[in-house]
Amino acid sequence: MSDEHPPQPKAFPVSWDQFHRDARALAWRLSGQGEWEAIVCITRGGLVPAAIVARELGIRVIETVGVASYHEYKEQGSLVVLKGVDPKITALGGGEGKGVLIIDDLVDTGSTARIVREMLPKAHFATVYAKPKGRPLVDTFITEVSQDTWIYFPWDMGLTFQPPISKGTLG
Ligand SMILES: O=P(O)(O)OC[C@H]1O[C@H](OP(=O)(O)OP(=O)(O)O)[C@H](O)[C@@H]1O
Ligand SMILES: Nc1nc2[nH]cnc2c(=O)[nH]1
Ligand SMILES: [Mg+2]
Repeated sequence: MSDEHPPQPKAFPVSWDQFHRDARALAWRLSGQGEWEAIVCITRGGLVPAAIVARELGIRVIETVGVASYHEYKEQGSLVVLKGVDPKITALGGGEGKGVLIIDDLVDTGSTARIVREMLPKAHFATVYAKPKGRPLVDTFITEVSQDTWIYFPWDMGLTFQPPISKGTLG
């Protein structure tokens, strides 16, 4: 979590099963909305839903775009594009990305989505989860969570011992 994403009071942990179901639901929703020539996934979180959507929709041209918080590399603040989109993909749809599907795991403040949308203004932007601030940036998503919720993805988690309820601090 960064300054832009201060600690959130609510937690929304997502298991692999649930993520697979939600990503597949996203593919179902997208399947009724057109034909896609290529997927551009936003690394790293977009890699997993992109694989699932690509499998379901039979899309075999997959490109990545890498965006990271600048503070991970230097100072706090804005986002930095670590890897842009291949010009062959940018050229699709007359250079504006029509027919391209952009995939990410979630949209939160919308900062990442805004940068990638500028690269491919006519592409369709899809995420599995969306928070209210970022929602206007997304064309299709599956589940909305509140702005004060932090989503925990299965690739960031591991199995840990849970103390019995009777030994816990609550109750
Ligand atoms: O709407 P925003 O406020 O921009 O936040 C959303 C972005 O944040 C997360 O990626 P992160 O930059 O943490 O990198 P990662 O995908 O490599 O985990 C997430 O995967 C989205 O790409
Ligand atoms: N894992 C995770 N990364 C994020 N990046 C921005 N918001 C979130 C979130 O809720 N969960
Ligand atoms: Mg990401």
